[in-house]
Amino acid sequence: MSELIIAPSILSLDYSKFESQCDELCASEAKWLHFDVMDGHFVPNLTFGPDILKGYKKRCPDLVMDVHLMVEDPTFFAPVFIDAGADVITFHYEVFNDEEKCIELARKIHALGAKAGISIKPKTLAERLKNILPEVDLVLIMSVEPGFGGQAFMAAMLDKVRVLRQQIDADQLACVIEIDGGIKDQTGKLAVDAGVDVLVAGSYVFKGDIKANVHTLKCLK
Ligand SMILES: O=C(CO)[C@@H](O)[C@H](O)COP(=O)(O)O
Ligand SMILES: [Co+2]
Repeated sequence: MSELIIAPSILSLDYSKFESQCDELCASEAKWLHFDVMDGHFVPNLTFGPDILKGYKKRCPDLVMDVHLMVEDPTFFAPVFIDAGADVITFHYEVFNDEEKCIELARKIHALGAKAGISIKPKTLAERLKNILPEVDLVLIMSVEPGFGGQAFMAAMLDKVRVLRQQIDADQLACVIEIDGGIKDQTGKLAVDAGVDVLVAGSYVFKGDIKANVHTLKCLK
């Protein structure tokens, strides 16, 4: 049984307490740091650029930098964030709506030395990813509409996790399943039972005792 990975989303970090919250994050059982990049076009919100990622890379050197690109032009931004220290670059299927173009970008990300992930929004069917899965290291199921932290978990997304788990196991693919949006203790348990490998959690982790909250999620498997 593989280890459950917890990826706290620093979208919900309290930036008036940056130092202490980073210290708590580094002292927790989190192995990944989830870095949400929003361009104000693909989603109606703006977040962090590559210089902020460089700062996190220095501040939290032991964490895997898991970059979630919610941008209209991931082909342009993927190399920018890889240069800044991204270990995993996940882009959205909906930007292209075309499997060949998704595969082309995944290969470009690999050629630049990073891992590649593909994400789908709640209205996109998991079946669209069938031929992309063998080309990526990670599939990210959005369990809220992308753009903001603190939204309610959409339980219907668990069916997508089950479909993908089945294909990944049957075809013995080296692709992990990550879920993002509304993850806390109860919803995290549902996701783990459905077959998720990586839990992203923003508001649940950062609104309270970071170390204890990460530990609670980590114990769900
Ligand atoms: O990508 C996104 C939002 O678009 C996420 O990574 C959020 O940051 C998750 O926040 P919570 O739902 O866990 O508060
Ligand atoms: Co995210």
